[in-house]
Amino acid sequence: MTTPPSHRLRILVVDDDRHILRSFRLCLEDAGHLVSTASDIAGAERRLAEAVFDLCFLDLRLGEESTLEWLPRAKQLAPWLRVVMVTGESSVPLAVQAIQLGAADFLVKPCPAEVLLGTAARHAEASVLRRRLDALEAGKKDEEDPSGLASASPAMRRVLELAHQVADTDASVLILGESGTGKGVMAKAIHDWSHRASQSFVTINCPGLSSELIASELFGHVRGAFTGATESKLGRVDQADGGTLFMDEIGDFPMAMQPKLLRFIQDREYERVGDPVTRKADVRIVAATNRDLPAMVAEGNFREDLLYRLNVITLELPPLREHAEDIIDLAQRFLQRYADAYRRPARGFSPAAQERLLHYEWPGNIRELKNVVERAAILARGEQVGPDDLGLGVVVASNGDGRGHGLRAGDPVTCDDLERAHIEAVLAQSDSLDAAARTLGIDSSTLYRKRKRYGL
Ligand SMILES: Nc1ncnc2c1ncn2[C@@H]1O[C@H](COP(=O)(O)OP(=O)(O)OP(=O)(O)O)[C@@H](O)[C@H]1O
Repeated sequence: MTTPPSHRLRILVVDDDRHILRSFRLCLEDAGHLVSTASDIAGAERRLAEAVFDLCFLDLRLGEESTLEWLPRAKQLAPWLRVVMVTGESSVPLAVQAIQLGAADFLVKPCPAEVLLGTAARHAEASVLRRRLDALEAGKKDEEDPSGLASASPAMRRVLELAHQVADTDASVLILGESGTGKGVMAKAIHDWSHRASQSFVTINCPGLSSELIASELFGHVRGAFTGATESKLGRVDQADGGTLFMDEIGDFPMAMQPKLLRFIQDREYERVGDPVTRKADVRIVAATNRDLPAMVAEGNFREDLLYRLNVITLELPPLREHAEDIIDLAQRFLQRYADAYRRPARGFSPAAQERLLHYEWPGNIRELKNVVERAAILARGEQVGPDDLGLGVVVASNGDGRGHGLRAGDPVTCDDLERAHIEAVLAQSDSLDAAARTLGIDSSTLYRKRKRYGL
């Protein structure tokens, strides 16, 4: 039985019988799984401290000792671990009790290879689903197919070619570009083009996270590490083990945590918050920012050594106005998607609408184009989107740069339109995102979300 890479598990086998340990190991490793073994509880705890396991085959009896009492402790050390109790014929009622205590399954000895592998395969399926869910919760949003990155612009094509070249290495990649230029989409494409494609792609959004929070988000924490840590939790590096970690807005990564990140990138070593055990994770780092990192280094707000670790390869995404060749194609793709999703009749853009799309500056880049087209798909009454459906006509030079939407309280527009225009105007007048957030009376992570939502 062969195992697809995405269904490869890290398995811990705990048994006091050397022959069983050996036969389980051979059989599971043959199928492509990574196997560690332990012959007693102390050994099992050491293994659990060293690495993240997906599955544990646990003998119900180790010598005279029953492992039932240890089960809650194992779940506490690794709440994500699926434990399969392995038992002799006579102990089936105990195995049932084990299920009540949190075991995921049980096997009765002797375990023929097909039964063992079948059990592993079933739990691999569940574990892959779990990882996908975690990755989704970790902020993976409406994902783009990387083939959608195809471009008619020479500038964009050069970036794509370099991205293809580096994708299959483990080199760290730093993606630069204005907000909304597709840095997240590019990061996912690099993952999809790499040998890590069958493993997880995990995102961590750095803005608005304090040093304490980012340590726990990134590296995980153990129960009781701080007030409110009622359960041990895996960090993003654990979730991304074998795959890619995308660090969005790396320019906002807190200075106090930068030495720990540097160490992780250099040695792939880290500790969970509240736990002295040093762990390792095999993670490829892709980072992105719209900030000027060398300037931040010069101002003492970003470590130079970290910058050099991150920018082994730098990809610079051009703003949309510099690859205007792609505007109509992108708009057409978005229109098709949203018209289908909302069951609307629009199928294309009138010549006047195309003109307007081509002559707009797109300060919010592809994200703004996507939002504008989504709105147009909903508003257009016929098969063709007209210039007025784009909502770009309301743009007047309210703040001197032609970007403000010039809306006033009381205008016949939605609250969202007004909020978007207000945030855009405040951002244009503020020196930093933090200053803009203070003026708006919201915290920077809320501002970050709103900017994304409105394509600013
Ligand atoms: N080539 C593309 N094809 C289709 N959609 C795209 C493309 N590039 C970006 N998008 C869409 O535009 C939006 C913004 O993309 P993304 O989040 O990757 O930009 P970003 O540069 O990371 O922005 P920010 O700096 O604000 O995080 C997303 O909804 C994404 O799906």
